[in-house]
Amino acid sequence: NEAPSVWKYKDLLPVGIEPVSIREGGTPLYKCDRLAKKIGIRELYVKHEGMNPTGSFKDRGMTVGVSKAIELGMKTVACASTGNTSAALAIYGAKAGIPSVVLLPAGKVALGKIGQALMHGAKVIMIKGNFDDALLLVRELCDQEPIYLLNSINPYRLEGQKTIAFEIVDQLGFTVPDRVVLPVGNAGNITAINKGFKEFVTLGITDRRPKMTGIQTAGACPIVKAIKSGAKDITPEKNPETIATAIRIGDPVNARKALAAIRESSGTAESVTDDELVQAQKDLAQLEGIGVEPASATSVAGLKKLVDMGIISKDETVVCVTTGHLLKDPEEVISVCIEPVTVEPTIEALRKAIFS
Ligand SMILES: Cc1ncc(COP(=O)(O)O)c(/C=C/C(=O)C(=O)O)c1O
Repeated sequence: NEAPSVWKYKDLLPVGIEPVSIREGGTPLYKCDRLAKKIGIRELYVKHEGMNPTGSFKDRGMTVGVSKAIELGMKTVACASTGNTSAALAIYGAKAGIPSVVLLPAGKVALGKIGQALMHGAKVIMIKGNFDDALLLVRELCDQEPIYLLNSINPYRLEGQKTIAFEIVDQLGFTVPDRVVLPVGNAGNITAINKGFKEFVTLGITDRRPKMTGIQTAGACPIVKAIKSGAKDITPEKNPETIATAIRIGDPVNARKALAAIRESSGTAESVTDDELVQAQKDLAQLEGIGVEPASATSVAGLKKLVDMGIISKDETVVCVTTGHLLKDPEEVISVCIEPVTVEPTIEALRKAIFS
């Protein structure tokens, strides 16, 4: 009865060599009764992917993707990123001993993520544009050069991320939740998790799949608009804008796969405002001790909104996936929390600050 981790499921992963691994996966599935009570549902779990070695769920895709790069004899790996993918690629590249190149949207990446990419030795290039511009460029670069592209258009990334579903089933005692709610940016993760639940049904391990529910921010929600309008494909947004810079994406590369995942699982999609996601970030931290970066909190904010709208029943068992650690974006935290008090170094000043 091995503890959950990505490579516990190696028989379901397409890698034939000893993987490049830094003990990714096996993240906690917290039962959140206080938060469930505030939201008004019976049973809520939070799968905290911020507890991965690099602080986000990207580790799962990168351990498989970088292992595959080595297996294929690739010499260099690259990605465009809103930050977490670049942090994970730098770290797994360092572990694998191969150089990495990362393209980031200038001025729109959380400090923690830039720090990781830099310190772990990636070649960090800031693009004067947004993530979508950077993704187009890195795809052109990898078409022209013998460089292995590791954005989530690379299916090996999704293979690793599908293990989130396997672990949820494992951790719930081989039962399946009614619904999984998660943030959606480039739309790889919702696609991957849906695939994992489908594979367990195909293998006869489980007999049903959860409703996949994707949450975006009001300023960057092409998937939500397509789901609500019944459109076959998304209409790319030119100027996505949100405090949740991880999902500030206007033209998600996995859009069609994500629309299929939501529709075939009888799921849905909803958007939340930045204020709503900041409130959820505070609720997670202060009611449950779970520290997440802004994009991650959209899952809980979206759950609350869908319950309030009567779209999600109070009797559902729900898993919210929180995708990145609070420490990734300290600037946002300082900007949305009250100022710390600064006092003279005397007991009188201290008592006044605490008890007045
Ligand atoms: C914290 C956090 N939460 C949610 C998402 C959305 O996942 P996808 O819908 O699979 O894209 C991201 C995505 C980040 C990048 O796309 C990148 O790092 O380049 C994230 O960092």
